[in-house]
Amino acid sequence: MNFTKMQGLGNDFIVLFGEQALPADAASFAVRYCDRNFGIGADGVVYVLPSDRADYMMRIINSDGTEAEQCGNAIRCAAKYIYDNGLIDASRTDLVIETIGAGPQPVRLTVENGAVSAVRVDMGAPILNGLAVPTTIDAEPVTEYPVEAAGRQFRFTAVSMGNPHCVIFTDDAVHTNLHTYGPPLEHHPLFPRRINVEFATVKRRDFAEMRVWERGAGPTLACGTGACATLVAGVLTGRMDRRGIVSLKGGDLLIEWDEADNHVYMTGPAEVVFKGTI
Ligand SMILES: N[C@@H](CCC[C@H](N)C(=O)O)C(=O)O
Repeated sequence: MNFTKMQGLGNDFIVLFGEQALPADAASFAVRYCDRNFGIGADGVVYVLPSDRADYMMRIINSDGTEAEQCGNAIRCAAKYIYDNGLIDASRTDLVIETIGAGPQPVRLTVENGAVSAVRVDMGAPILNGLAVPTTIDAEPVTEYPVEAAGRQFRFTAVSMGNPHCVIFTDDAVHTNLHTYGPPLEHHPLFPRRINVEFATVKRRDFAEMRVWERGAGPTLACGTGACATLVAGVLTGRMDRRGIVSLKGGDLLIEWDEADNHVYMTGPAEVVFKGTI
C-alpha cells in the first residue's frame, strides 16, 4: 500500500487514497502506524475517499484510533494531495472536500509555479450551543465557564468547528504544562465526547499565541480547527478582532470569522514530507 506522509505546520498525517486503502480495523491501523517508534509516525491517518456530495471526502483517525469529525490541518493536506496527484483537473484551484463533522467544505488552492503554496478553507459556521459542542452546559454561547483540572482553576469558552474545543485564555500559553492539564481537561465530565484543549494568550487584537492538547493525539505542533476555535473564542470574549493570526508551535495560521456569512476561513500551508510503501 502506497502512503504519503504530509504535514500542516508540523501536525502530521499518513495520507491514503481510495476505499481499498481503508482497513476493516482503521483504529488498530492508526495506532500501529502512527507510532513514532514502531510505525511511520504521525498524529493521525487521513483517508481521501470518493464522495457523492463533494469532489472528495476526508476521514481522519487520531493516533489513538478514535475517529474525529474534522481536522483543519488535514483538510489542507488532503487538498494538496488531490491536486498533486491529478485527482482533479489541473486547471482547477477550487474544490470541495466533505468531512463527517462539517459537511462539504469549499477549498481554494494558491498555486505558484505549478506547486501549491497555500490552502484556504471555508471551515463553516462555528457551533456555539453548549449542548451541541458537546458540553453538558445548556447555554449559548458558553464563555468563561469555570473548570478545575489538576488542582488549578481555569475558565473556558466552548466552540465546535465540527469537532469540539475548549479554549482557555491564560497569560503565558506557550509555557503551559500540557501534560499536566491536557489529559484531565480532555476527559473532564463536562465534555461527553472528550475535547480538544487550547491554551491561548492574546498579544494583540489580531495575534494570539496558542498551544494545544488534542483529543486522541495529545500535544501536537498545530491544530487548524483549534486555531479557528481560538479566534472565535477571542471574538466572543472581546479579546480579538474577527481577522487575525493564531501562532502555533509549528507556525502561523490566518483565521477570519466573516461577519456576513458567519463562516470561519483558515489559510495556511500543506507539505509532503515523504512517500513510502507498507
Ligand atoms: N489537528 C486537527 C484536529 C484533529 C482531530 C482532533 N484531534 C479531534 O479529535 O477532534 C486540526 O488541525 O484541526
